[in-house]
Amino acid sequence: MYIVQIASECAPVIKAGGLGDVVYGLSRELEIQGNNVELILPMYDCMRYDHIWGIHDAYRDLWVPWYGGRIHCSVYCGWVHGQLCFFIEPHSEENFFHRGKYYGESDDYMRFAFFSKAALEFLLQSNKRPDVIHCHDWQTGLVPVMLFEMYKWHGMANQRVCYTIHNFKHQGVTGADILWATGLNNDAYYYQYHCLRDDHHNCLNIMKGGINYSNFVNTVSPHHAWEARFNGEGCGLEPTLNIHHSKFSGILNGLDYNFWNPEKDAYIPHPYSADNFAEKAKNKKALRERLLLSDEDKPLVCYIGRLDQQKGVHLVHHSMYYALERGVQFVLLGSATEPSINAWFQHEKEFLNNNPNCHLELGFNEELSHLIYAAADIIVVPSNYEPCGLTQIISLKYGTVPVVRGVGGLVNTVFDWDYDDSHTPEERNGFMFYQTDKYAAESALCRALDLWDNEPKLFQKLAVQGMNYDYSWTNPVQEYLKAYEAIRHK
Ligand SMILES: Nc1ncnc2c1ncn2[C@@H]1O[C@H](COP(=O)(O)OP(=O)(O)O[C@H]2O[C@H](CO)[C@@H](O)[C@H](O)[C@H]2O)[C@@H](O)[C@H]1O
Repeated sequence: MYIVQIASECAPVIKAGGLGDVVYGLSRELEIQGNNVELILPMYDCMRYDHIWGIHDAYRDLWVPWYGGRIHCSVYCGWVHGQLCFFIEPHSEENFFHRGKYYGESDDYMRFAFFSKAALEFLLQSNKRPDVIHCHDWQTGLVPVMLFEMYKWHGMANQRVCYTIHNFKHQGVTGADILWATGLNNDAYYYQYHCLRDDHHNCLNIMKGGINYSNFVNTVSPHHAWEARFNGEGCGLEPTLNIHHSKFSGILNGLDYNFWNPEKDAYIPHPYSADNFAEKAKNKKALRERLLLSDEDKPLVCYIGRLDQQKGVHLVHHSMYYALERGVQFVLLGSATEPSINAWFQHEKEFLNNNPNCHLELGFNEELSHLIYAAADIIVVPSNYEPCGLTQIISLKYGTVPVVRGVGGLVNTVFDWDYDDSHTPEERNGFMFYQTDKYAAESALCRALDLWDNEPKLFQKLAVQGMNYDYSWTNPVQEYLKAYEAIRHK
């Protein structure tokens, strides 16, 4: 099958979070299983050019209609760790992708509306006719809208769209400008509920358009698909999901075990596997040296992820102080886009600066994240909501025991050591709590640390059980292929 993914991220060249990991990992596995996969991405100034091989001109003069005129674009092509990618670079005053960051600009809706339009225009003009176009999140939600309202009439009638929602919180709620810019124009038409009109405000909702127009829609775990429809996690899109329930499902994310694998991870000094688990401790020593932490016989707890309300920052903060109170070490790697959260953690960083048991690294650092996954004994993932969650899946692979809140994909991947009676003791792999208060998080972390203190052999057994889980892309890709096949013949 010929599949084109249109996305705003692809790891490791463009990665702000888990979306990048998924776009790359899914594409690779689809190719390995015999499909032809191409990616279309924005050409950001700040992406990791060192991860692109053989970049060259692919399409020199792509003219993209925009408002009444056209914007001239160049399209480059290169390989990101074996995966063929096309990068679109617009040449206009707006400098859409020359902002030094991927997101968080006041004109984000316009930037990604333009990207969606340019991606379709590139497919049209270069005569690419994929069986399936796979789009992700609000940034590319206009692709199916434009495909079925405009491009279908210009020779793209046979293309079908799979739309994956990684985060319902950000939907792209905006005004009519995107219609005038993209040439959809007819605002009276698109302001109808079955098109783009938001269910709660007099606005357009790009994600809602993505759901309405796509042939297949999914979120990234079965439990979150249920939560989105029935438990308030659809962030206002519940009515739309209910109307379209027959084309909506949850497919659990996989992990690219070529990239995330302690046996051959280039970013960790001491490779290890379940069979030589003792080597993991050397990475802990290496991390302690790097971060100037004291090297004593005590557990190391970590948090890796965006510092955001979604991730339960107050519980991350509490876990850190609880760990320090118990005399264990805590390492945090995270970045915040919200200024108040950023200021809060900057303050904590300064306050804890000379503490030999704690290190806060504020910023995005792919290489360091690998070393922390390899070094830590425990990771905390106390999310308020979590469509899938990759940090617990990565941690399991690295023998780092997850302590998680029982929401979204965390419920589908972590099974409590003490209480999960739907799994045998040999199948359990972490600790779980449910409430959002600090005592709940503390009690689960306490159970994990008690096991480390009192039953070190059992703690190691639990960590190794986690390593033996298979959360690779092999199974999820079969589910995507089934979905692609089903829509392809419609
Ligand atoms: N400061 C930092 N430095 C280095 N690496 C960092 C980092 N902060 C985060 N990362 C990395 O980014 C990824 C984050 O994965 P998450 O599952 O937490 O994704 P996120 O919430 O962004 O995305 C959304 O999409 C994904 C993918 O579908 C869903 O799993 C998730 O639930 C949903 O919220 C991991 O690879 C992690 O190691």
